[in-house]
Amino acid sequence: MSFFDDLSARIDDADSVVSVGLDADPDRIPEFLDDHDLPRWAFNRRIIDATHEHAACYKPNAAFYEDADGWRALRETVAYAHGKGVPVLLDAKRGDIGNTARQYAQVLDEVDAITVNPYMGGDSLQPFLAEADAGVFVLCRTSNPGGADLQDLELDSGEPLYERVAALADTWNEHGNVGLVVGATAPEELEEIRETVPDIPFLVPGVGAQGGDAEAAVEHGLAAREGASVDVGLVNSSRGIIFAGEEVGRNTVSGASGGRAPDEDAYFAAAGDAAARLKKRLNQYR
Ligand SMILES: O=c1ccn([C@@H]2O[C@H](COP(=O)(O)O)[C@@H](O)[C@H]2O)c(=O)[nH]1
Repeated sequence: MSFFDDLSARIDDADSVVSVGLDADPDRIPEFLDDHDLPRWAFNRRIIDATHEHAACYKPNAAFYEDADGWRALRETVAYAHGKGVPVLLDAKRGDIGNTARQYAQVLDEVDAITVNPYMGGDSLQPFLAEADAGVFVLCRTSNPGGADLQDLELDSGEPLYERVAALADTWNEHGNVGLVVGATAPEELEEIRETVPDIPFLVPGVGAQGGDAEAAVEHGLAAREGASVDVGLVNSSRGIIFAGEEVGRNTVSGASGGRAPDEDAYFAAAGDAAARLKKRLNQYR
C-alpha cells in the first residue's frame, strides 16, 4: 500500500490530521528519565502512549537523533509507532548528488515518508521519488522567518521560486507519492501554492510554538485524492505537544525519598491533552 493510501486510512481512523513532531531534545527530556538506557526512546514511548489515538502520523526530526544512542532511540520509536498503527515521516530534509542520495534513500526501508530539499534539483531527489510506496515531502515554502530569503525570489517568469518548486514537484509526482512542505506561518503562500497544485497533500509545520495559522493550514493543506474517503494532508506540532507537560511538571508531588519528584503521569497526560486539543481545533476547519 502507498504512503498516501495508508495515511488517508489513518486520518479516517483517528479522525485527525495531526502530525505529532517527535523532536526529542535531550536538553528538555524530563530528569525523571535520566536513568534510562535511552532517555529519548523512553520519552518517545510515553509520548506515543499518550498521543497515538490523536496522531495521523509521527514526525521525528532527524536532527534530534544523529548520534549513536539517537539512532537506536529512533529505531525503537519507529517500531513502537508502527505497533500502534501510526505511520512515521522522518523530517530529514535530504538532498544530495545521486550517488549519495541513493544511500540516504535507504532509510525509506524503515520509515514511511521523508522530507527532502529540492535545492540540488530533480536528480538529487530521484532515489526517494523512485520508492513508489514512500511519501516524499519536498520543501516548498518553509515556516521560518528566513524562508522568504530565497524561496520568495521572483524568477524571470515573474513567479516566485516556491511556485516553481511546486510546479516541478507536480512533474516529479509520477508515482503519486509527492507531498509539499508549506509553513502555516505563510498563509497567503499556502493558498497560492494550493491553486498551483490542487492534488498534492501538504505537510504544514508551524502551528503551535511558531504561532502559524491553523485554519489556513487545514483549508489549504489538505487535498482530495482519488479513492480516499477523506482529504489528505498533515498539520504538525512538535514542541507544543511533546513538551506540554513542562507546565504541569512544575507542579510536583512528594517523592518516596521525601524529596520532590515530578508527577510523571501528569507530565505525559498533558501531551495527550495538547494533541487532543489540536485535533479538535483542526477538525473545526475540515
Ligand atoms: O518549514 C518547516 C519545515 C520543517 N519544520 C520542522 O517542523 C517542526 C516544527 O516544530 P515546532 O516545535 O512545532 O515548531 C520542527 O521539527 C521543524 O524542524 C518547520 O518547523 N518548518
